[in-house]
Amino acid sequence: MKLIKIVSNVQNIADAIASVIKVDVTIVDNHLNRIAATGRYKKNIGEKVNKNSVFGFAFRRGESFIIENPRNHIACLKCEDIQKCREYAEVCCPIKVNNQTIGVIGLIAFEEGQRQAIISNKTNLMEFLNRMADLIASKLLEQEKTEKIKLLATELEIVLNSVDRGIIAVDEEGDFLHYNKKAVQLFKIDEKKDLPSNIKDLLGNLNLSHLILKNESIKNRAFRYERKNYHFRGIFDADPIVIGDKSFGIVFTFSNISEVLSVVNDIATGTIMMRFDHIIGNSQCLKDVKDEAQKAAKTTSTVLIQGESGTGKELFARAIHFHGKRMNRPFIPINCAAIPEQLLESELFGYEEGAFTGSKRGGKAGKFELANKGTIFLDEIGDMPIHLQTKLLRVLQAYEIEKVGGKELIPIDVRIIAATNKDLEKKVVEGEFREDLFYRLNVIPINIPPLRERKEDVVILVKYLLDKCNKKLGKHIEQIDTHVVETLINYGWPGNVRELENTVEYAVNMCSSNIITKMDLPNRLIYKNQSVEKIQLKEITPIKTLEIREIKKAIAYLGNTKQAMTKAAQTLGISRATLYRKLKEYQIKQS
Ligand SMILES: Nc1ncnc2c1ncn2[C@@H]1O[C@H](COP(=O)(O)OP(=O)(O)OP(=O)(O)O)[C@@H](O)[C@H]1O
Repeated sequence: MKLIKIVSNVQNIADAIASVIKVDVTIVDNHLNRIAATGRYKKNIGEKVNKNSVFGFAFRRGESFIIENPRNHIACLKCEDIQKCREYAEVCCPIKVNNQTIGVIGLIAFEEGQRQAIISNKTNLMEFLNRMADLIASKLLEQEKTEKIKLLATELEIVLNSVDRGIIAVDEEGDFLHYNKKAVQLFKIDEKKDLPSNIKDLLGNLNLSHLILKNESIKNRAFRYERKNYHFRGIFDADPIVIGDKSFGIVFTFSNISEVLSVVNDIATGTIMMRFDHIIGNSQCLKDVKDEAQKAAKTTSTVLIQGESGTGKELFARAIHFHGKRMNRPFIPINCAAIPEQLLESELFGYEEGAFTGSKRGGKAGKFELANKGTIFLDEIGDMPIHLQTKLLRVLQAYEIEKVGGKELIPIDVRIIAATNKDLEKKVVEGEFREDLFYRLNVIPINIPPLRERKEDVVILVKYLLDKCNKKLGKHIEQIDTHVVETLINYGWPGNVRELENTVEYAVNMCSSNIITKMDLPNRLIYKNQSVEKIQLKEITPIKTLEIREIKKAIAYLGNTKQAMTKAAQTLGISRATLYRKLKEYQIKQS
C-alpha cells in the first residue's frame, strides 16, 4: 500500500495537525520518504529520512511513542544526526493498515514552549494522532477500492467488447443501462439520435416484470429485428440480474443467426479443404474434366456432376467450391439418399418452433440457411423424392426458402452443386425426376469417367493411396509386386477409386514385409480378376431367349395339362396368368 497515492490528502492532514497542535509535522511513507511536511522540513519533502532516525525506529517498533529528551532516548541513540539535532521533543505515531505499518506521523518541537505543550497533554495528543493516522489509512483504503473498481470496470468493458455477441443490460422498465460494441453494431444503435434506447424497441412487447419476478431466464429465443431498411434474424438469451432477493434488471445477449450459422459451419464442415491438385490422375479424360471443373469454379452457376459411385464427385464439388469466390464461406454437403424422406425436407429447409411434435424450441436452421453465401452440395440428387424436387425447383427459381411450418420466405444466397450416380436423363424419361429441375441443375454438366475407362490413372492413384495408407497406418511399404500392379490395372473397379482406396488399405494392413504381393490382395481381385472388357459380348444371353428356353423346358418336363401349367408357373416363379401371357407373346406351342 502506497501513501504516495494520496499525497495531497496526506499533506492536508499534516497541515491540519500542525495548525491544531502548533508544532511542525512530518509524514513518511514505508520507504522512509518524507511525503508531507510543515514548517522547517517542508523544503525536504521528497527526501529520505535516515533509517536510524526516530522514524526508522517507529517503523521497526510499530508503536506510538513520545521523546521528551531527544538525543538521550533509545530511539535517538543510533541516529546519524544525533550531534546536529536541535529538536526539543518528538512524537511518532505509526499509520497502519491491517496491522501493517505503511507510514509514520512525526511531530517535532523546536522550542521549549512546544515541548511543554506536548508533554502536558500526552494522552489527548496520542489519541488525536491515532485518529489522524486512521484517517490517512482509511483514505488510502478508499483510494485503493476506487482504483480496484475502476480496474474492474475497464476489464469488464474490454471483456464485453471482445465478446462476439451483442450484450445489453436494462433496468426493470427495459431502458438500456449498458451495452457493448457488438450490440451497437448489431442494432445500429446511434447514441446521438438516441435510437433505440429501450428493449421493447428491439424485441417488441416482452413481459419483463414476469421474468424479473420469477427470476426466469430465456435461452436461444428467435426474433426478427426490423428498423427502416435494416433487418436481420437473430436469437437472444435473457438473464435477470438478481442479488439476494433484490432485482436490478435484465441482461440480454443477442446473436445474428447468419453469423452463428457460419461459425457452426466452419467448425462442422468447412475445414475439409480440397484443391484440384488433390484430385489424382494423368489420363486425358480426367484432365479434361478438371479443366471443365476449373472453369465452373470461376462462376456461380449451378453444376451437375454425374459419375458412378466412388469416382470422386464430392472431391470435384469441394474443389470447385474452394477454387471459387466463396472459398471462405461454408461448403455444406447433404446426402439426399441417406436421410429418411420425412426428415429430408426439414434438413434442407429447417423448421420453425412448433412445426411438428418433437420440434426443438426456437426451431432449426436447414442446410440451405447454413450454406448462406457459400455452397450447398446436394449429393445423390437422383434419389430426391418428387415433392421435394418441386420445392427445390422453387428455391432455384426465386432463391428464397420457406421453413417447415414457417410463414415467411427467407432470401438465400447459395451456390448449388448437385451430384448423382444415377442416369438422370433416364429418370426424367421414366417420370421419376422433374425435367424442369434437371435443366435448372444441369447448367454446367460435369461427367466423371469411371476408373475402368482411365486405366492409366490406376498406377499413379495406387502410389498416392499407398503413401496415404502408410501415413494413416504408420507403415513403410515402398513397393508393389509387378503382378499386383497388373492385377490392379486389369480389374474392372465397379466401386471406382473408393474401391481402389479400400483395396490398397486392405493390402497395406495384410502386408507384413515392405512389398505388397498378390497374397495381400482381397480374394475378389485374385479369383474374379475378370475385367468387364474381357467378357465377350456374344457370351451374354438376352433375357427373352432365357425366358423362352426355361418356359419350353418346364412344359416339356411337366406336360400341358391344366395342373401341369399350374406347376410350371410355380416352378418358374410367375403367376399362371403371366405364364399364359408369355406363351402367347413368345408364340410357344403347348403340344
Ligand atoms: N482422383 C482422385 N484422387 C484421389 N482420391 C480420389 C479420387 N477420386 C476419388 N478419390 C477418393 O475416393 C473416395 C470416394 O470419392 P468421393 O466420395 O468423392 O466419390 P463420389 O463419386 O462422391 O462417391 P458417391 O457417389 O458414392 O457419393 C474418397 O475417399 C476420395 O478421396
